Amino acid sequence: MLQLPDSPPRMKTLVSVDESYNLCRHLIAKYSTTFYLSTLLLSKEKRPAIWAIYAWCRRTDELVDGPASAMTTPETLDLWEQQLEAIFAGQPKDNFDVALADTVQRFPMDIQPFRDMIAGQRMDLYRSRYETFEELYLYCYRVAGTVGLMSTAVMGLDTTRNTAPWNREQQPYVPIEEEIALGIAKQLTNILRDVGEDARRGRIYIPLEDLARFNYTEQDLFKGVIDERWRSLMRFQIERARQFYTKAERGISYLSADARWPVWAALTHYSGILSIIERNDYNAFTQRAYVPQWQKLRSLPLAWMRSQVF
Ligand SMILES: CC(C)=CCC/C(C)=C/CC/C(C)=C/CC/C(C)=C/[C@@H]1[C@@H](COP(=O)(O)OP(=O)(O)O)[C@]1(C)CC/C=C(\C)CC/C=C(\C)CCC=C(C)C
Ligand SMILES: Nc1ncnc2c1ncn2[C@@H]1O[C@H](COP(=O)(O)OP(=O)(O)OP(=O)(O)O)[C@@H](O)[C@H]1O
Ligand SMILES: [Mn+2]
Repeated sequence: MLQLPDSPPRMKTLVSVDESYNLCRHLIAKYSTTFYLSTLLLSKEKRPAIWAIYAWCRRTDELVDGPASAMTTPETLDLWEQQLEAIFAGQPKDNFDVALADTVQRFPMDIQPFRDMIAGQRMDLYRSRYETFEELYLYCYRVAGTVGLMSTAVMGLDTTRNTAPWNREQQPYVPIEEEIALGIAKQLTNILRDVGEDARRGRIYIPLEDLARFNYTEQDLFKGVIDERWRSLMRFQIERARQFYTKAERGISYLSADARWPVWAALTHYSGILSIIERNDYNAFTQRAYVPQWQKLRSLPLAWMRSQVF
């Protein structure tokens, strides 16, 4: 089980920075083959920093989703936020935080996306329905769009691509919307993939306005009814997720050259999940859509080509 915050905080000896990065590496390798594979394509300097960010995000999510989540209260998240402030102040409180404290020194970044992610996890404590896409979008921004902002601080931008040679005074284009779009796309994909699992926990992330639009009820969803109403609803959701992937694609060429391949690889893997859902005839209730490892590996050269061309 993941190491979560101690209470009350006490003085203790922490592991070295290298050991801490190693803990983060093991965590990402265990929890997400997709992300881990993508990070292996990054340069040696940037890779461990992404592991540190991943570890913090995963542990934040685990507070509300993990095995000990029944014990999580709003106060737990308040403490977690204080622990976050300490990381940014260079005073990590636990063995995983040591790496992130080092990362935020090496790659200066804004604390706000981290705070926003905690706010997103707070929503999971008290909400299990979203009326409109606008409401869902806010949740997706907080738990996933923020990851784009955090990661780009590490991956860096291509300043030569960003400014015209005849106008060096011009501010470089920062693809903030595209960074966020990739997180949104990935989160919308997660929601569609996990629809059955979430329903079993009494949760519905698909906006209720969309259910109504296709005449599909909450009861249908809890029963796992697959019919033309459900298929149309899913086609609509998949199309929306794809629009966010398309938006994200347009931003990748603004990233520093060595970060484009990993991001293309990650994007290709996640968007592949949508095609698997289609291939499963939209049965997201009893079949888990996943991209097999061989298919992920096979798509790497294509991702590389895209990173050179676009
Ligand atoms: C210009 C441009 C396109 C730049 C690229 C920006 C970029 C790298 C964006 C990455 C966006 C991204 C992949 C976001 C991840 C979103 C995610 C997985 C959110 C999950 C939330 C909760 O969902 P849920 O509870 O439904 O999920 P589980 O069933 O529990 O899995 C999260 C779990 C929140 C925590 C997020 C993470 C653990 C992922 C963190 C990932 C990284 C730091 C790696 C990003 C790096 C690369 C190389 C893609
Ligand atoms: N070969 C397989 N056979 C059965 N189930 C699998 C297989 N590969 C993956 N899975 C299931 O699909 C889930 C997602 O695995 P996958 O490697 O596609 O994505 P991930 O990157 O680990 O997860 P995420 O997309 O949530 O970050 C795994 O947790 C596992 O339960
Ligand atoms: Mn989760």
